[in-house]
This record gives sequence, structure tokens and C-alpha cells, in this order.
Amino acid sequence: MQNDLKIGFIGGGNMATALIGGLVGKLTAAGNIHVVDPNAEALQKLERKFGVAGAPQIGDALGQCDVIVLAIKPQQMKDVVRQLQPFVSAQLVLSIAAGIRTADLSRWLNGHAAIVRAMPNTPALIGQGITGMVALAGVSPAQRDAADAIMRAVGQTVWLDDEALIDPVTAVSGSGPAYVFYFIEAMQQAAQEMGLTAEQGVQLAIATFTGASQLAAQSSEPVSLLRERVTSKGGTTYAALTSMEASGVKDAIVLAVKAAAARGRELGEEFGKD
Ligand SMILES: NC(=O)C1=CN([C@@H]2O[C@H](COP(=O)(O)OP(=O)(O)OC[C@H]3O[C@@H](n4cnc5c(N)ncnc54)[C@H](OP(=O)(O)O)[C@@H]3O)[C@@H](O)[C@H]2O)C=CC1
Ligand SMILES: O=C(O)[C@@H]1CCC=N1
Repeated sequence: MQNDLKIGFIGGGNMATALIGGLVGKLTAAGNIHVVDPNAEALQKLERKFGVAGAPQIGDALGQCDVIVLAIKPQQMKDVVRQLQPFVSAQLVLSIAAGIRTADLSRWLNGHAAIVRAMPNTPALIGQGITGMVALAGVSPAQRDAADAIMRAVGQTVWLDDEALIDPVTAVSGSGPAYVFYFIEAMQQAAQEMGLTAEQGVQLAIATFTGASQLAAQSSEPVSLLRERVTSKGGTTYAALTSMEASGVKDAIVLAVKAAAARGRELGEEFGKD
């Protein structure tokens, strides 16, 4: 184990579970993690699975933490952060919420400057996540390292200089797993409509995604070239890609990803007021 960082989580849902799963016994001991969640079921699950301690509401235990991770929904952020404010002094506050801007978090925390905003994704559950992150100028080098180590416990990290880029990161990799699952679902549907079983369809689609992404990750060549290698002249792939181009699939994906980024900005405006 690298250190004994004390980490508090507010919100013990999907993303907190993924992060805690990566941290316990790797970056810090279970006894150093404190989770606040009013949902008794979520809390018990975390306590049983990872041996972490929990409480239904914000209290003194968070004052003892080195890092407080905000893992609640954007809609809940303002109320929760205002409740948290009396317990925050020198801690690093690490928010993983979509949309919510560091300037708003800082204002709700009476000008607190040690804030990192991060956007992970659900492959974090299996240690294959990727997180885009940005730090306010008031974050010390040690706190930045701590934030990086927390997110690296569940995958890769990419640091950004400009907070405005977090919404595009949210749109590409934060929401991205859902686009991949959607594509897999479509391939499975096509497989079934052509006579394969649902199990065969999903097995073929998932293995294809895994294999193709590993190939892209391990190759030094551009992805477009890898695509061209599959596409024999006058062959089956050419027929499929021509059909996709005619249906505007690529443009629709570009538009969809931009819609996610726009929603991120909207969430920031909608729930960052006051
Ligand atoms: N899911 C994803 O793929 C990603 C999510 N995120 C961000 O992570 C954040 C959390 O998302 P996710 O984990 O999916 O959401 P979840 O709904 O799974 O988790 C949120 C948890 O917070 C609890 N909660 C509600 N009110 C409070 C409160 N006042 N104090 C403490 N806990 C509270 C909820 O309880 P209850 O269920 O009873 O409301 C729930 O258990 C969001 O801001 C999201 O934008 C970021 C990247 C990816
Ligand atoms: O859909 C959402 O708002 C969250 C943020 C990124 C993934 N899930």
C-alpha cells in the first residue's frame, strides 16, 4: 500500500463504489475511508463489501479526512456542499459530478481553493476507467498527486489546463461507455434478426469491441488505417460502411457527443446558481 490517505466520500452510489473498490487495500486501508449516504442500503453494501465506515449524514468524520470526494448527483450538489462547508478547512475537495463548476463549488465553500474537478467513467469498476481532471490554482502539488493517485487506482488519468474542456471529456469518455453499449445492443439486434441467438450475438459483438479496441490501443497506426484494412474492395465491410455513411451515422454520433457536452454546460448553469 502506498500511503494512509484518509478519504471521505459524499454519495455511495455507482461511481463511489467503483472508486472505493479500486482504492481499498491499494492506495489506503478500508479503515481510512468514510462514506456519507442517506441511502441505508447503499451504505450497508459498501460496508459489507469493502469494510469501510459510513454515516447517513455529513459530520465530524469528514473534518478528519485529507480528501473529500463529492460523488452525488449534480442536482444535489449545492445543498450538500453548503452542509459540508463548516467541516472543510485544508482538505482537498474532489468533485466527480457532471457539469458542476469549480467556481461554484468554491463559492459554496466560502472561497475554498483546494478543489479538483474530475470526470471518470464506469469501466473504473474493473480498473479500466479513464478520468479527465483539472485543478484550481489553490491545489498544492501533494494534493494534485493525491487526486491523481485516487483516480489512477481505477484506470488512466488525463490532466487538463482548461476547465471548459471537462464538458467535452464528459461527452466523450464519461458518457462514452453508454455509446459503446448502445452499439453492442444494435449489433446484437442485427445478429438476432439474421438468425443467431441473443447469446451468440452479444458474444460476437463484445469480443469484436474488445479485440478491435485492443488492436487500436496496441497499434501505432491511425484508427482510420485499421478500418481500411478490414474494408476489402467491393466486400462486406464496404457494404456496411457505405450504408452507415448513407444513413449519416458518423454525423449523428458527432452531433450526439456534442449534445452531451452541451448538457454538461447546461447542468453547470442550472445547478450552479446562487
Ligand atoms: N454513472 C456514471 O457513469 C458517471 C457518473 N459521474 C458523476 O458521478 C456522480 C454520481 O453518479 P452515480 O454514482 O452514477 O450516482 P448514484 O445515484 O449511483 O449515486 C449517488 C448516491 O448519492 C446518494 N445521495 C443522495 N443524496 C445524498 C446526500 N444528501 N448526501 C450523500 N449522498 C446522497 C444517493 O442516494 P439515493 O439513491 O437514495 O438518492 C446515491 O446512493 C454524479 O454527479 C455523476 O455526474 C461521473 C462519471 C461517470
Ligand atoms: O449521464 C451523466 O450525466 C453521467 C455523467 C457521465 C456519465 N454519466
